[in-house]
Amino acid sequence: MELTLDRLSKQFGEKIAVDRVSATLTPGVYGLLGANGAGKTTLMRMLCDVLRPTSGQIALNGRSVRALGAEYRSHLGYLPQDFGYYPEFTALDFMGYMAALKGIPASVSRRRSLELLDAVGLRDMAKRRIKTFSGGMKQRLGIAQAMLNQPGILVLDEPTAGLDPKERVRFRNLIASFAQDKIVILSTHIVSDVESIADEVIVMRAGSFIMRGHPETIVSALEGKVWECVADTREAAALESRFIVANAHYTPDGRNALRVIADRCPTPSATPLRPTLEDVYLHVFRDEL
Ligand SMILES: Nc1ncnc2c1ncn2[C@@H]1O[C@H](COP(=O)(O)OP(=O)(O)OP(=O)(O)O)[C@@H](O)[C@H]1O
Repeated sequence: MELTLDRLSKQFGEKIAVDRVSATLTPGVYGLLGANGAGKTTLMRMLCDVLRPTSGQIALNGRSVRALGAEYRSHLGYLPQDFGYYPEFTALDFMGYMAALKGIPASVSRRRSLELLDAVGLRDMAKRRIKTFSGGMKQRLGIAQAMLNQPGILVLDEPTAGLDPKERVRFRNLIASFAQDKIVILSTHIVSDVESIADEVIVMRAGSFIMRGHPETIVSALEGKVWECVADTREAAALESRFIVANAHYTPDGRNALRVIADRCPTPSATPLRPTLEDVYLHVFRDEL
């Protein structure tokens, strides 16, 4: 399976939300990163055929998705950012309803719904009304419904928003087990989620892809540029004014330990640290922060 984006653009009035992005996506997990307004949701909505591009094309195995129409949509699973739940429905009713909308035969819909509710840890809540669910539980239900039609292309807009650390681990494992032979595209603001889930990271800024690659490759570009500096309050303030400080905490003896991103050793006593994707993100978006 191959999904090709060819100079895909979307303009809203004067605003260019997605600006001539091109890519060839093969099975794997793609993590879309970018600040608010970078164009992630707009791109995902075009990928899911709910928003028509202003120009450019999306093709599945060389055939335009416009021409494929319903056939293309049958390969898709989508969790939109603002998913509408029906509060009075139970989780199982909701899954059944979504299955019917997707044209899944009633004979398989209940079994598959229960399997998916199990996979997202909601099996015991199957008969509870959605209005009693926490944000994280609703999010898990949203992920489950996106998988109902066993999609070959799964598009998840901020799937980890509202999940607690345990739910995040479950989600990561779920995606890992699901992703074989499938194209999974997910966006998130939680950089560490992308680092642990994605085979490829795509960083978006102002509608364009500004960076792409395996998380380790992207992170290795910052090797030798992340430091720990232990400083008193005045030194810490000076470091913060000159460099990007990714993190700060107090040491047991009351000093400041700063995680500093700097091209050269920022203080004589600084010790090198291993970079993370979050450091890369802060480095790329340093002007906007
Ligand atoms: N329907 C619309 N009409 C006008 N402008 C829009 C519309 N949808 C999106 N935009 C604009 O396009 C740009 C990209 O928005 P988009 O929602 O795709 O960004 P995003 O990266 O998903 O942001 P977030 O992380 O906040 O969801 C923003 O400037 C936004 O205001």
